[in-house]
Amino acid sequence: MTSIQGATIAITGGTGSFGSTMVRHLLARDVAAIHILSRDEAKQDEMRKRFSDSRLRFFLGDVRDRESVAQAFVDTDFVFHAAALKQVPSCEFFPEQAVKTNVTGSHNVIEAAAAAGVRSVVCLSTDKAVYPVNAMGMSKALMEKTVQAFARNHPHSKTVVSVTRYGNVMYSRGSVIPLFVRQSERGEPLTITEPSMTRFLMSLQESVDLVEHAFLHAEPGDLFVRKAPASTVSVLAQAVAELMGDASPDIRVIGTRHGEKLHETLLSREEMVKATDQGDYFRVPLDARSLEYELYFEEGEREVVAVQDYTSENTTRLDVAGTKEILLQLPEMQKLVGMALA
Ligand SMILES: O=c1ccn([C@@H]2O[C@H](COP(=O)(O)OP(=O)(O)O[C@H]3O[C@H](CO)[C@@H](O)[C@H](O)[C@H]3O)[C@@H](O)[C@H]2O)c(=O)[nH]1
Repeated sequence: MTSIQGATIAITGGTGSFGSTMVRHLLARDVAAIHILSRDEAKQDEMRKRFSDSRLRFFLGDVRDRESVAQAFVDTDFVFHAAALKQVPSCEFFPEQAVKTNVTGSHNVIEAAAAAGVRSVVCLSTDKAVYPVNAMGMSKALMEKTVQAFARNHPHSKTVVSVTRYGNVMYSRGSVIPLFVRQSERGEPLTITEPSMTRFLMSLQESVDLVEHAFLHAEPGDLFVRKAPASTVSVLAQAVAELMGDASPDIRVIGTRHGEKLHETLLSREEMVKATDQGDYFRVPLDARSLEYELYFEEGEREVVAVQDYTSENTTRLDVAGTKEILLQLPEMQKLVGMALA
């Protein structure tokens, strides 16, 4: 087990919502220093003022630029790699940009961390990387492969690199929950893509807990997933509307967007076969088989047929009451509901 106390941690993409939540969490745990690597000086300045803590150090740079990554990793014990292009539509239009940031950038992060003697690197991935249908998911799938290849090719490295995968973070910037809230506040119809579409629901704090769990327990090339409930978008819309004081909202069905799946998968059944259950988490160890292909065909993997993918369709499904309950755990929702009651 690894300890975070007294450690120096670098966070790539550290000014985002994951970064801010992680920074708050780490500062409360007596870390020695936090290095924030990001591209946007204005966001860094805003964050510097907001936290006003001398343990925070800011590094301007880009994961595409290996030298800037190396600078941020000097004297660093751990790295949380959150920098990414993560919007599905923009990656659809500019897939080569997704490759540069999510694939080459991740490779730079891993190589720079290994060169700097970092002890552990956790790379953040997404459910959209499983059976990917869009460029964002495909580039994240390649990031995962980059992690696994590093672990396989460098069995004696001091640097443990692992992956966490999670689904939709509730209330994240640009996502559907704040959209439903805004529509409800303006008295507009709630726009639903496809009523039966399901998504995993996870809070930002839970994503931080998952990353911490990974870095405390990871062996090289491990993949960690947090178990999460899911709801359909129509249940989600109804739950948000009810919390906003509207029991029968107007709904407009707008149809599925480009690159969207009906259901998301957190673990494929091949991964489920190898997964160990760690309570709130699944851990999938690296497939350390060498490239002796005949072994695959002779041994086979018979259990695979009996096991199912872990999806937003077959996980714990929340109804409206259950969805309201988890929404009410979000500080943003608590504030809104408090205002609605006042
Ligand atoms: O007006 C809208 C917009 C979206 N949706 C639906 O709401 C769900 C969630 O949509 P959204 O919040 O936009 O999230 P996703 O498109 O699922 O992708 C998010 O979740 C991913 C993790 O799975 C992140 O990697 C992405 O950055 C993030 O945009 C989906 O089923 C959408 O079809 C609607 O019903 N109405």
